[in-house]
Amino acid sequence: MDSRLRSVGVLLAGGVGQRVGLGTPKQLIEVAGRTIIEHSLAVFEAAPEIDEIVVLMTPGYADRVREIVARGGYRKVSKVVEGGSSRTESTWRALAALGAEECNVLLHDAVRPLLEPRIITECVRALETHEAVNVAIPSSDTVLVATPEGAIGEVLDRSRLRRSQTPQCFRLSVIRRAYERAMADPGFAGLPATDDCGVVLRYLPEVPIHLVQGSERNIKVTHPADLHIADLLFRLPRPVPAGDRAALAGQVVVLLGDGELAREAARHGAAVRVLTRADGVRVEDFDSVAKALGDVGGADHVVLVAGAGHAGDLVRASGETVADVVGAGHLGALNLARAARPHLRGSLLLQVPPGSGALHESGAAAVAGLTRALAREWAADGIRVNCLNTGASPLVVAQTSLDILISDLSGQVIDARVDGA
Ligand SMILES: Nc1ccn([C@@H]2O[C@H](COP(=O)(O)OP(=O)(O)OP(=O)(O)O)[C@@H](O)[C@H]2O)c(=O)n1
Ligand SMILES: C[C@](O)(CO)[C@H](O)COP(=O)(O)O
Repeated sequence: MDSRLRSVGVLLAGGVGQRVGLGTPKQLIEVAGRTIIEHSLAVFEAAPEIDEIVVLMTPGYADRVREIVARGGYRKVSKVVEGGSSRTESTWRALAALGAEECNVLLHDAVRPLLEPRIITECVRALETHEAVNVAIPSSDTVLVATPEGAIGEVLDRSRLRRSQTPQCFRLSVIRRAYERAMADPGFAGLPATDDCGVVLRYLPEVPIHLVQGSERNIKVTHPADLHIADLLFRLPRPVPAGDRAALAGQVVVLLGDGELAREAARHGAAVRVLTRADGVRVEDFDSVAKALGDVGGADHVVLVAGAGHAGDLVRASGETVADVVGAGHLGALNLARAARPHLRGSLLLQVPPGSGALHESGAAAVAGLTRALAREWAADGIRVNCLNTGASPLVVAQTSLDILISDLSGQVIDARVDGA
């Protein structure tokens, strides 16, 4: 029998987003192609340590969340409950919705959409030996206490200061006991806690709260500028994990273009099919690509292999050069994506050739945008899409490509030169 305690992720999304000021709860604003709450939902849904998710949503918006849950197939969500008039009131309602059985509760601000899976793993592990766990990072600013007159009263010892994040995690019986005491305290409403650890610290001071290392990425979208910062953080390339390339053994890998990647994939046991101009396959011609992929049948991975690339002045480039560069790059990527989709089981990788100048840059930006949009559109079917800016040695590009194919990355624009992967 599994003696492990059940772990419930509680997404606190009951706020109105007054400081963002858009007249709609900020958790419903789209950032990097998804609502903020859906990013948070997806992290908890994908975390193997999480058994169940409960969402506390702003009154009047619960059905919007139910739609997001149904459309995205978030199977771990058991309840969408209306939140209260303050964060602590929403937590209190979540605790009421959780039933009698002991479990781990991970209370997370839904507006921290960049939570890393590593933090959930470490929190649940810490709950094996601690009844209360918080996530925090050191402060890089000096923090001071102001006087009521607006002068500096005290400069705090920065080496001891931490910035509190979420999830804040507890044994259900512990956080419930703390909240029962808080709700019975007539003074609580006049001096509310700004987080759940504050409630435990005040009402159960004997319970030590263990700290897990948070992350600078795990920002709380609070002010309008945070929407832009979150969007940029989502776009930062994630490192390509070095996986076990033996996982490619027996997988069908279709390459639009020959080279080192074909040899490396075959060396790791993939069933490689190379389609080239010599076979009459021209990426700028949709019909030729669709026919060739149809003849192959199903594919685990399809890769647009980058050609030589272009560097130079747009104005001086001939019409033929422009057509070649756009045809092999942007149009080729569009054609390949359209043609590959019905046959694809695993992932699409779009390599971008090295180069510089307006012609090259505009094509590379178009393929990057295509990658992000396709990754979102195809995610529901479990198909991943990534882009690799080449420019490193052919062997490094080939090996990085294989690592991307076997990873769980999607929507990533990876720069082989910067990542050194
Ligand atoms: N009554 C509330 C208030 C806040 N929250 C949630 O607690 C998290 C952190 O709160 P905050 O950033 O303050 O969100 P808002 O209250 O929406 O923001 P504001 O104070 O600007 O209105 C958010 O995910 C928010 O939805 C909640 O569940 N219930
Ligand atoms: C819980 C919290 O995110 C920890 O930093 C923070 O206290 C929430 O504050 P807010 O004013 O409700 O955003």
